[in-house]
Parts: sequence; structure tokens; C-alpha cells
Amino acid sequence: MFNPEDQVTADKVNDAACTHSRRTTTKVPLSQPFVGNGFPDLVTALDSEKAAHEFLQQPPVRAVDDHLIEFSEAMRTVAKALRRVAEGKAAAQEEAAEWKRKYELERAHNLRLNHIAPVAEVCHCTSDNDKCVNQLDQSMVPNPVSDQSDRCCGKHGICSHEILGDEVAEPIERTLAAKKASFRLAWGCNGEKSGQHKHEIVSFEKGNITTAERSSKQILLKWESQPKNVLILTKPNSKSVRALCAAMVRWLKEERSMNVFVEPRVKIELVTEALDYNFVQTWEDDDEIRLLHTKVDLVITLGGDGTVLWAASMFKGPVPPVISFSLGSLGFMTPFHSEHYRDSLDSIFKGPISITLRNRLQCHVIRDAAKNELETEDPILVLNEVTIDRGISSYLTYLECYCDNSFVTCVQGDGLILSTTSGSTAYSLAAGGSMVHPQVPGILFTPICPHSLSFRPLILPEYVAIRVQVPFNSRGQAWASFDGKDRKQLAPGDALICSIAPWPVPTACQVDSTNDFLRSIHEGLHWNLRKSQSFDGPRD
Ligand SMILES: NC(=O)c1ccc[n+]([C@@H]2O[C@H](COP(=O)([O-])OP(=O)(O)OC[C@H]3O[C@@H](n4cnc5c(N)ncnc54)[C@H](O)[C@@H]3O)[C@@H](O)[C@H]2O)c1
Ligand SMILES: Nc1ncnc2c1ncn2[C@@H]1O[C@H](COP(=O)(O)OP(=O)(O)OP(=O)(O)O)[C@@H](O)[C@H]1O
Repeated sequence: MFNPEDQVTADKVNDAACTHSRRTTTKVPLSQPFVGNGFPDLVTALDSEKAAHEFLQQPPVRAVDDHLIEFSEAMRTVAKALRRVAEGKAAAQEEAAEWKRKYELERAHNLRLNHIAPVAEVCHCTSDNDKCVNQLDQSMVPNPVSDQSDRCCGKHGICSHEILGDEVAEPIERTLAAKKASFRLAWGCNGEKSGQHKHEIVSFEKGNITTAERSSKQILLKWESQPKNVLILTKPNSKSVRALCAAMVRWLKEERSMNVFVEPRVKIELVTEALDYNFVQTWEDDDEIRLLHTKVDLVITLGGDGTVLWAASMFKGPVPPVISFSLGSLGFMTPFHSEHYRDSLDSIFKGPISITLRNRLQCHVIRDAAKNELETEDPILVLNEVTIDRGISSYLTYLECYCDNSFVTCVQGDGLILSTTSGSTAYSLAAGGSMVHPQVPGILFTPICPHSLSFRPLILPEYVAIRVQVPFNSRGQAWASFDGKDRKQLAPGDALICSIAPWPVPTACQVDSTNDFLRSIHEGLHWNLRKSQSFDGPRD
């Protein structure tokens, strides 16, 4: 006879089996869609956890445990088989599409040889619509090939000009070709439907998609009130930096009446040098550091790229404009020369200044041991990159990577670098990644020594969330490091989720973003330096 209590127990066992399988397999994150900020549905997760917890309170039953292990193994095998089937299907579809494309090209070519004029599938003209409709009608009449050049309106921005040679004879296609379907583009941004920015980038006039403005341009900063508060951050253990810092602090205070903030270490150094440096301000604890962005108009760094990274890491939220003076050996992000600091700072205080908005990556480590996925550690913001590598382990790292809800790949090698475009000239470059202009929005996905012949680096769009997971069958642990610092161990089951942070680092340019970037790769890396070819032969 059916007993409702038995059913409840059976449900609990099922729930517990699901929870158990989530802990013992690595495919389940795919079935937990990211909601909003990338976390799975909390209610479902909590319900499952609760049921599993109640189930585990019951006296252990050996047979059930064995059953669960067997069940999770079976699930893993099924998931693998499904993935293989999906990959096979995608490859077959791709091949079919390629054959279809070739076939259509061939048909079009044959028709052209038969002197039959092609028809425009959709003619998206803006101003010359009448003319085009007429042309469409005429185009149904066989014409010499030479007449085609003035047939359509390529001069009006994007104009679909597909050749449908094989459909010319079908009268029904004539009606379809003359009438254009209307559509709208919508920005799929976490369910936000207002789409208020879209007209800045794309104009929709009469259904034509035309980029009216580029998404990213040279940005100018104009002061609306005079900057008064300056934070100076300096590379430690450098005599030249210390001397420059002392001179700059005095000039800012005495000649420009600025309030100057420095790190506690630097204040001690300055006051030890001369007591009248007592005017410099500093902070005592982390709470004050968290409020620095509300007090400081701009940040000056004295050092190399490492000092710029250090400055960025002090701001866990918004960052004031950063002016970086070069006192290091490379200085990709330090465009200002320290000898001319007075002139440079005066022109910056006056404004306007060109700035580069450097995106940062926001990284969340999610522990398998956490009771739910909201129990994460504080997010870490990086200006260059987050690296997941094998650390001291001598095994290959084995990392499963997902982009939003799509499986990307498994990394088997020394590790993986997720880099900003600013970081593209740092570690990612050394691992074979492209150099990317810092204003290009994107996330670089660069493997470190992959044990594979076909693993090329990727650049993913800036709106995605990337999840890197250490699977349960990984032989070793992995380690994450953030801008080359703060190593964190990732055990099997742990994951790291990365997306572009809402707070970029605005760095002042010497000239402008592009000029500074090109100067850095030329001077810093001697990019594409080669002796010019000589020429001493006769001219044609
Ligand atoms: N194999 C490698 O190339 C490698 C290995 C480890 C770390 N790094 C880089 O070092 C960075 C940490 O820098 P640090 O100064 O604190 O350590 P560091 O003192 O070890 O210097 C690393 C070098 O990388 C350069 N660098 C840093 N950011 C750069 C950028 N965005 N573009 C071009 N060059 C850049 C620095 O100028 C410096 O010469 C990490 O974020 C990582 O990118 C590189
Ligand atoms: N204010 C700071 N406090 C603590 N550490 C800092 C500070 N500024 C920089 N650092 C660290 O000091 C190290 C060296 O700094 P930086 O890279 O600026 O100098 P560098 O090595 O001489 O320059 P380059 O990298 O161009 O050769 C970096 O690891 C950086 O993180």
C-alpha cells in the first residue's frame, strides 16, 4: 500500500543524491544557471542542502551510500557522453553549413554566367528607397552583368546585398524581396530592458543597423572645481623615489596649497627627515583606506608598473584619476617623466586631461566547502590579471572553464591567465597572448604552457562572466594569484568567477591613450624592431 511518509523519504533520498552528485561531479555548475550576478538559484540550493542535511542526520545506511556513489559515477558518465554527442552535432552542423555556402556560391556563379541579373534580398536604403524599389523591379529582367554596379545603394551604410540567384525565377520571392521585415535590437544586460544607451552606439533609422558612435573613445577629464587633495603612493626601498617624494610633497603644499596624503610608512620617513613635514596626512586603519576615494581628488604614483598596481589595489571601489611618474625600469602604465613633474602636474591641475579608463577584473573565489554560493570570500579586483596555476604542485593543472553558461574548455598545462586588456602586455604577453589596446573592452583567456598542440589564446567580450573550476578528479590543487600577489589555494571543487568590475582605473595620459600605448610597446618592448631593408638596385 502507498504510504505518504515513504514518498517523503524517497524525495529526500533523491534530493540528497542530487546534492551528493553536485559535490562529486563537476558538470553540475552547467545545470545551475547564473542568475544576475552569476550565482545559482539560492532557494533551490538551500532546499537541496536542507534536505540533504536532514537525510544525513539519519543513521548511516551503508547500502544507500554505495548507491549514491554509484549513482554519481553513472551521472558523470552520462554527462560525458552528452557532451561528446553535442560536440559531434555542432561539428556536423558546421560542416553542413559550409557545404551549403559552397553550393550557393556555385549556383550564383552559374547563374551569372547565364546573364541573369541577381536580386537584392533586402534593400535597406534610407534616402533612395523609391529608386531602389524601381531597381528591384527592373532587376527581375535579365540584364548584362555589367549593369549590376549601380543597381543598389552600397553608399548608404550597411546594405545587405546578398545574391539569391537560384530564387530569381520564383515569383513569390519578388514580394519577399520588396518588403523588409522590421526589427529591434535589444541589449541583453542582466534583464535590464530600458536599453537607454543603445542609441548612443547604434542608430535604427528605418531598420538599418548603423554604428553611429563607437563604444569607446578618447576620454577627456575636465575639472569643474580645482583639485585640492592629493594622495602620493611610492615604491618602497628606493632612494630616488624617497627624494622625489619629499620634494614633490613640499612643492604641492608650499607652492600649490594642496593637502597631501601619504602612506603611514612614508609619513614616518618624511618626518624623520625633517619635522616640518608634519602637515602630511595619513590613515590608521583599513576603514579609513576604504573611504580614501571620498577624500582624494587624484592619486600620484612614483615607481614602476608595480606601484600603479599597488595604487589600484588600495581602492576596492571607485578610483580617483591616477597620475603615474616613471621611476621603474619598464613603465608601461607610467607615462610621466619625473624630471618634469612640476609642469606635468600644473597642466593636469588645469585640465582638461586625456585619460585611459582601464578595466579591472572582479574575482570571487567560491569554496566547495561553503554552505551556499553566497558564502564567498571578499572579491578581489585586479588591474592586470588573475592567474590560476599549479603553484608548487608538480602535476598538470586541470581546470574546467565556462563562459556564462557555456563550456569553454579544459585547461591542462601550467595554468590559465585571465587578463584585462591593460594586463595584455604583462604576464599574458609572456604566455603568448595578444597585445591589446587598453581601451578595447575584453577579457583575455591565455593558457600557460598548455599540453596541447591546438590551444590558442582567446579574447572574450567584456560583458561575460568566466568561471574556472578545479574538478574533483584533478590530481592536484591549483593556486590563484592576483596581479602577481595574494596567492590563494583552490582545492578540487573550488571555483573562481571573474567578470569586469564596475570601477575602472582612470589613468592620466601623457598624450592620449593610443599614443601612450604605442610609445610603451615601442620603447618598453622594442616591438617589431628590425633593421630596414636596403635598396640599391635599379628602379622599375
Ligand atoms: N612571465 C612573466 O612575464 C610574468 C611572471 C609573473 C608576473 N608577471 C607580471 O608581473 C605583474 C606584477 O608586477 P610587479 O611590478 O608587481 O612585479 P615585478 O616587480 O615582478 O615586475 C613584473 C614586470 O612586469 C611589468 N609589468 C607589470 N604590469 C605590466 C603591464 N600592464 N604591462 C607591461 N608590463 C607590466 C613590470 O613593469 C615589471 O617589469 C603581474 O601582474 C604579472 O603580469 C609577469
Ligand atoms: N606603496 C607600496 N607599498 C608596498 N609595495 C609596493 C608599493 N608600491 C610598489 N610596491 C611593490 O614594489 C614592487 C616594485 O615596484 P615597481 O614595480 O613599481 O618598481 P620596479 O620593479 O622598480 O619597476 P619596474 O617594474 O618598472 O621595473 C612591486 O612588487 C610592487 O607591488
